Amino acid sequence: MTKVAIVFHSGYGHTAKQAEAVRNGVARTKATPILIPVEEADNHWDDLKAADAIIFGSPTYMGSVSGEFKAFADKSSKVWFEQGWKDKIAAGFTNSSSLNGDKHSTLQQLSLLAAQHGMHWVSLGLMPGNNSSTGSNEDLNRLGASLGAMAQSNADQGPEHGPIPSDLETAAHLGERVAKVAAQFVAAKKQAA
Ligand SMILES: Cc1cc2nc3c(=O)[nH]c(=O)nc-3n(C[C@H](O)[C@H](O)[C@H](O)COP(=O)(O)O)c2cc1C
Repeated sequence: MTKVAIVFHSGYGHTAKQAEAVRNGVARTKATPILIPVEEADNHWDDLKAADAIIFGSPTYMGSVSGEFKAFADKSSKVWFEQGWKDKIAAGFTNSSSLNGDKHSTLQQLSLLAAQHGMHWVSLGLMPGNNSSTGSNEDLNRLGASLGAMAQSNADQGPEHGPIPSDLETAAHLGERVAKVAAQFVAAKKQAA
């Protein structure tokens, strides 16, 4: 059974909603998802070691991953010393209040974390939405990302209002895509062994 871990931080619940959508996307496949808030990561290092894929998620705070996510990334240096996540599949997602909000910087940081661990980064794999006269906010990938899944949540509203359904479906797409890639990778490794 392919295992996909989703390790994320969320200060106020919006990115947690995006993380749940990623999990729902993984669950559309035969893979087993496990959702890990960074605050609980210390209880889950074995789950992360056992995962075939790890999807990293953080809100964008000050044009960057949140401090809490960075603390988790720094703790993962123990795994890095042993290259314990080498050749796992990786991907990432972020949410912030501005449409742009410098979210790309966060996805770059997540992909660099994966690269430091020797992981294989999976892109979003969706054409940009909402970029033509017939486009709308209901389009998949309405924020036009390619490195990972982006979502936007209004600064003055709680997670019951955002991210909006198209951003959640974009997140689910990422989860499903990663689970499928991980399953292919696991099967190829078995065949080669
Ligand atoms: C400390 C802090 C810094 C923030 N910096 C940004 C930013 O750089 N860009 C942006 O678009 N939103 C920024 N925001 C807004 C959050 O990204 C937004 O409220 C997001 O939905 C929070 O997600 P969460 O509920 O999962 O914590 C910031 C919020 C906080 C608390």
